[in-house]
Amino acid sequence: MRLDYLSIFPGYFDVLGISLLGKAAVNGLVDVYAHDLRDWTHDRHRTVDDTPCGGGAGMVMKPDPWGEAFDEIIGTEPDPSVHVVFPSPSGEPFTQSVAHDLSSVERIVFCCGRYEGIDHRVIDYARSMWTVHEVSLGDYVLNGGEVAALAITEAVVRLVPGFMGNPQSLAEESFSAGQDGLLEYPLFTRPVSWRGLDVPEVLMSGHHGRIAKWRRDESIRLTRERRPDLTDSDVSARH
Ligand SMILES: OB(O)c1ccc2cc[nH]c2c1
Repeated sequence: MRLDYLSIFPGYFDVLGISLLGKAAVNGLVDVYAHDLRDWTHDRHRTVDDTPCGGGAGMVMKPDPWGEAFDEIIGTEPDPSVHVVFPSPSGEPFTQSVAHDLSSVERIVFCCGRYEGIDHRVIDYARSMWTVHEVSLGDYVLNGGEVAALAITEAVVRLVPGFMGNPQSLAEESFSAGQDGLLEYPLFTRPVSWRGLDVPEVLMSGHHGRIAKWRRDESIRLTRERRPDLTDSDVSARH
């Protein structure tokens, strides 16, 4: 998997050389390339923004640098196998399902906006050429797309076959298919008693059936309490 990042702050992506993502890069599972969008400007100030057409506060990212960067980094021919991700507060929700879908693609290009955002024609052009995902991490606004791109990267790369030492752990996580999309049950380890707080007895019983039921019940309870939006009537009935 090749990952490209287009940003006016490419240094954000130095962190991808650390920990598991660094290991994946070393193992050849992922190749990471960060690009400074200003390298595709031609004026002395390396300008990437301008005032919004129609007025309004702030500045908008000009389309020209993006188009020239696309030409050089991706190419000038349409290729739906290239996935271009625009993190955006107005994007579709980024979910574990989207992460799973992206974990099987060969190439992802992250376009990290700043200021008030990117001229919309850049997104429209990208849609005419590649497979585009405008995605939001949640109902809050960051100062740019870089942190979102890092979060999406981690969510996606950890699902790439061969990345995780023990792929079984993925099956039991929140939102995983193995959990029916429910939240993960509470986790415990030794010591059995800690500051007057004990591990639930059932988990020390060695009775696998009872343990499995306790974990399922806890997942259902937590999901109903914290994320009723994840439990539809059918799921509730089944649970
Ligand atoms: O919250 B976000 O994911 C996000 C993404 C891109 C831009 C560009 C300017 N502000 C942004 C915020």
